[in-house]
Amino acid sequence: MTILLSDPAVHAIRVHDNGDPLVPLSFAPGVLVRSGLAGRLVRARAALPDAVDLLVVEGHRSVAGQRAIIAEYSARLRVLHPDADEAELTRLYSRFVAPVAVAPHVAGAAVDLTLVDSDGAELWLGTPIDATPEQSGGACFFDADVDPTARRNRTVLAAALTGAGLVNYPTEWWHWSYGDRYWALLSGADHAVYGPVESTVPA
Ligand SMILES: C[C@@H](N)C(=O)N[C@H](C)C(=O)O
Repeated sequence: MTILLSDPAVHAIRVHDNGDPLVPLSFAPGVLVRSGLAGRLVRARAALPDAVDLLVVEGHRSVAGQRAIIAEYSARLRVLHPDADEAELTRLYSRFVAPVAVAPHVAGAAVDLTLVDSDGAELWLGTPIDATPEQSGGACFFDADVDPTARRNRTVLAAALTGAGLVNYPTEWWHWSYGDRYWALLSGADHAVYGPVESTVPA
């Protein structure tokens, strides 16, 4: 069963922030992540097959950025589910965007990424990055029934990233994290090592 980021079990995980700084990701201009995640992504990249690389499209996100995505997606969900109460809306939006308090991107602990070939062309993974459950008919879920090419590429992506210690958010094949509360819950770590952090680099 998929554990959503809105699940109380995620919020219950303690955070002992180890103070790793936000650093620029060497192979992704403009992307900041915690240094411990950056090192793991370098390892994951080295584990990929020849002529395949990672394309990281987002790392650290501000609280304001997280709130903006929640507001925009919640507005769309309210139209689709006019009878949903706030708890149900939070459950629904957390299939696509994390509640601020537990948001892995706000902790600098998550990346949204895909695979590219040696020319930099994106490989097919079944949906565009950031396709919502509604837009993709559920194909955004990592375990969705996608075509063989997308399945093969998802398997390649997962092997490299899990091998480097990251965990996937099962509703989004492109979202991977290390050190945040969701990572701690799935990996069995005693606590998260990354909590919310503000970037000192101007946006
Ligand atoms: C909005 C999407 N790109 C995303 O980042 N989702 C995850 C679950 C998040 O908000 O942490």
